[in-house]
Amino acid sequence: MKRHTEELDALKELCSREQMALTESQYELLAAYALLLEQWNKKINLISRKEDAPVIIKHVFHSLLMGLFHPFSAGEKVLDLGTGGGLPGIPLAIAWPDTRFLLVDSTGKKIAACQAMINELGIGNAVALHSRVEELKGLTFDTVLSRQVAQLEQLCAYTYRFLKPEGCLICLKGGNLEEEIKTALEARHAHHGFPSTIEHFAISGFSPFFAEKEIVIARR
Ligand SMILES: C[S@@+](CC[C@H](N)C(=O)[O-])C[C@H]1O[C@@H](n2cnc3c(N)ncnc32)[C@H](O)[C@@H]1O
Repeated sequence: MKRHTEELDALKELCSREQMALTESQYELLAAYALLLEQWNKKINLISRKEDAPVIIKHVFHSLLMGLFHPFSAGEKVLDLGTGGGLPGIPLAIAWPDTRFLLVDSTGKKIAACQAMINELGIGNAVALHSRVEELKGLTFDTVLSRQVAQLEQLCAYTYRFLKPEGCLICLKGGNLEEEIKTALEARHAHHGFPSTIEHFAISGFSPFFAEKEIVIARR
């Protein structure tokens, strides 16, 4: 209980420093999700088991940072590609309750865990779907999100056919991205010209846990 309170306080401090306007009940839901994620992670492998940082910071706050670079809008349709245990989709769905999130993963037991957490937390704007992203048919999205799933070029290849004209792909990534970005831009002729631009932003300033991590935004 003490750990829960301390970690929740740490999250509140980080979020309010970035002027994220979250209510007390949203903070409670984010903390409850972090606890559920830890519990599920004992049964199936959803996140790293290294205890080098609190889950609520390393995974939940990390996911929320996407909203600082891309403020989501009401009715926006968002795909979380390769969501695993619901990252970044579940924290963002809690923070942006008027945006619609589809969480997709090719591993059935991860998606079952995701849907169980969504149900238990009562999140009405997120749905988990067991599918390979290549097999999604007849859907379009304003925004595609991805955290630690694949190389940028591969993500662009997955994404271009269901991204709306003004849409973008937003990724949380680590390491040196120059080569990965160059490769994705060079391959755009194979992906209907997507992306025309790629921006990337270091996020080490938000928390010491995010050294060498970046947010990458690829636009049509
Ligand atoms: C390293 S995990 C990251 C999970 C989560 N995004 C996170 O940050 O914790 C990568 C996930 O992508 C999923 N994945 C990989 N390729 C996929 C594809 N083509 N379609 C759907 N899911 C995929 C895997 O099953 C795995 O759960």
